[in-house]
Amino acid sequence: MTEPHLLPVADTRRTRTAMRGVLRAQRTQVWLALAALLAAAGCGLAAAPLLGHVVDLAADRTTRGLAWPVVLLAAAAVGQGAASYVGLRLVAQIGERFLAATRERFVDRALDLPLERVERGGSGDLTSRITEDIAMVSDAVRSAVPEFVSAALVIVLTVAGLAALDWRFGLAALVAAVPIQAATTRWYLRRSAPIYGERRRSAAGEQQQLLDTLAGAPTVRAFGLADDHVERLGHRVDRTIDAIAAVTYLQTRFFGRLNIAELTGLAAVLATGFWLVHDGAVSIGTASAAALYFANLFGPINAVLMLLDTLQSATASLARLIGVADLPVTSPPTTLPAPALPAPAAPTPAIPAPAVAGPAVPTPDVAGAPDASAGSLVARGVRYSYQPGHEVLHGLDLTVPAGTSVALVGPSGGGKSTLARLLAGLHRPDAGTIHLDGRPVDATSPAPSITLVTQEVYVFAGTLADDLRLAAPDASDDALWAALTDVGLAAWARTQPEGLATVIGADGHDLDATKAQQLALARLALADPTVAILDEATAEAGSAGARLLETAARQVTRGRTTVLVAHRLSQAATAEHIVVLDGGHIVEQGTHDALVATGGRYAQLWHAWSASRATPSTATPSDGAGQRERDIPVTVRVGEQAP
Ligand SMILES: Nc1ncnc2c1ncn2[C@@H]1O[C@H](COP(=O)(O)OP(=O)(O)OP(=O)(O)O)[C@@H](O)[C@H]1O
Repeated sequence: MTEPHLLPVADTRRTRTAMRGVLRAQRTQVWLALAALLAAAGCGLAAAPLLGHVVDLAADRTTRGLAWPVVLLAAAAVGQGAASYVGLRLVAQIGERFLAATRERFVDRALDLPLERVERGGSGDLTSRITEDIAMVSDAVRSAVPEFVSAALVIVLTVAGLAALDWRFGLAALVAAVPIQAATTRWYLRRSAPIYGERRRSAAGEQQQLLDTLAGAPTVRAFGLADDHVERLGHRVDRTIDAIAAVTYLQTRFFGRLNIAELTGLAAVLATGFWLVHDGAVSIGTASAAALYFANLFGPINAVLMLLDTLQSATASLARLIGVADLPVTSPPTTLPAPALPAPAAPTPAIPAPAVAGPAVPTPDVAGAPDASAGSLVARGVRYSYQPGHEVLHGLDLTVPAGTSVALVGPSGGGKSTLARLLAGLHRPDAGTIHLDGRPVDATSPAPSITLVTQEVYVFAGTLADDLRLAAPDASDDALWAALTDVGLAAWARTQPEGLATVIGADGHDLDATKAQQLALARLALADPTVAILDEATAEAGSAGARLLETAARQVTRGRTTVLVAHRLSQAATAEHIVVLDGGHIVEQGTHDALVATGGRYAQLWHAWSASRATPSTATPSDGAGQRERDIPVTVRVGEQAP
C-alpha cells in the first residue's frame, strides 16, 4: 500500500529512538514529573481505605474517630490537585520542547528538499504532514501524553494498593482481568498500527488529489476532465472512508472486550471480599475499599487504552514528521535568515514556487548595479527528465556571458521553464553541467548570487517592509524605497497611510497580480544577485500591467546577467541574445535582428505576433511602451486563452 513516490516515513525503531532521545535529554524534568504524578496518584489512592474506614465505623455503629478520616480525605484531595498540576505541567513542557524541536527540523528539511523530490511526492503529502500530522502530534503532546502518564501511574499504584489491602484482592484482579486486558491490548496494537498508517496515507492521497484537481482546474475544464477527476477523487475518498470504517470497527471490538475484563475483574474482587469477610480475614470496610479500588481502575484503564488509540495515531504522524526531519541535509545553510514575520498568508504555503529563490547576498545601501565582471553562466550538455524515460531537455548548450541578457522563447512545453529552473539551481541536471563563473550551480550548492522570479509570486502576510526584507534582512528603509522606486511601486506605497508599514497579504492589503510581481522584482533588486532569472514574470498581468512589469524588469536586471523566459515578444526582443527552444532542443539562437532576417522559427513567431497587434507596421523590438492593448503571449498554456 506504500506509495513509493511519497516522502519517507521513519520506521518504528527510529521513531522510538527519537522519543527516547528526547526523554534522555530532559532526564531531570522527566524524573520530577514522574515524582509529582506519583505523589498525585498516591493521594488519590488514600481515598478508598479512608472511605473503607468510615464503612467500618458505620458497621460498628459509632461516630467516634470519624473526624480524622474526613480531614485526611480533604487533605488528600488538595494534595492530589497540587501534585497533578505540577506533574502535568512538567510533562507538557517536556512534550512542547520535543514538538518544537521536531517542527523546526521538519521545516528546515522540508525547505531544503530538492524541488523534484517534492514534486514527485506531491505537495499534498508535504502539506498533510505540515498540517494534519503536526496537529495530531501537538494534540497528543498537549493532552494525551500527560493524561496517559498520570492514568498509567494510577493503575500501577491502585493495583499495588489493592494488594496491600490483602494480597488475595490483588491476585483476584490480576487473574480475572489482566490476562483479558493484556490479550485485548496485544490484539488491538497488532491490528491498529497498519490501520492507522493506512488512514494517514489515504488522507494524504485524498488531499493530494484535491490539490491537483483544484490547482489544475482550468486544464481540467479545458479538456473536459471533470468527470475523470471527480471519479479519481471518489476513489480516494472511498479509500479514506474504508480506512476510517476499519478504525471504528476495530475500536468497537476493542472496547467490547475491555468491558468483559472489567466485569470479570469486579466479580472476582467482590467474590474474594465476600469470602475473606466471611472467614474474618478482612473487615467489611477493607472489602469495600478493595471494591472501590477496582472500580476506580475502570476510568484510568479506559483512559489509557483509549489514549493508546490517540497515541497510535500520533506515533504514525510522528513517524511521518521524523521521516522528513531525518532526510540528509543537501545544501549548506541558507544565508537568508528567517524573517520575523507572521505565518504565511495562505494555509498551504508548502509548495508554491518561490517568488524569489536563492539566498541573499550582502545588502547594498541602495539597490545598485552588480559587479559587471562576474556572472558568466555556462550550461553544457544539459539533460533533464521529470519522470524516468521522459526526457524534456536533450543535451542543451548555452552560454550567457557576464552582464548580458538572454531571452528564452518558443512554443509551450518547449522546456523554457525547466531550463530556467535548472539554471537557477532548483533542479539538478540528469546529465551535463551548469557553471556560474566556473563553479557548479545545482541543488546541492545553490549559488548565492542567482535569483529566480517566477509568475507564482507569494505575498507573505506582514508589512510591506517585512516582505521586502525577506530578500535583504538588513536593508535600510532608504534601500527599500529605492527598490520600490525601481519597480514603479513607490508611488503606490506613498499613497498608503502606513507607507512601508502597510500590512499586505491575507491579513491586509490584497495586492493585485501586477503589484505582487512588482514586489517580487523589488525583492530581486534588494537581493542584488549577479544573475537574475525571470520566468514569465510579466505573464500574469494584463497588457498595461505587463508594460509596467517589463519596465520594472528592465530596471532591476540592468547590468546583471539575465535569463528571461518571455511570453511577450516585445520583451524578448529587448534581450541581447534570443534562444528558441522547441521540444527540449535549442532550435535557433541569435540577436533579434539576425533571427528575423534568417526567416526561421523566431521570424515566424515574430511575424505572427506583430500581425496580431493593431499597428504592426510600427512595431519595433523595443516599442513596448507604445503598444496597443492586444499583445498576445508567445506561448499559450493548456486551459488558458490568449487575451
Ligand atoms: N513538474 C513537472 N512534472 C512533469 N513534467 C513536467 C513538469 N513541468 C514541466 N513538465 C514537462 O516538461 C516539458 C517542458 O515544460 P516547460 O514548462 O519547461 O516548458 P515551457 O517551454 O516553459 O512551457 P510553457 O511556456 O508552457 O511554460 C513539458 O513537456 C512539460 O509537460
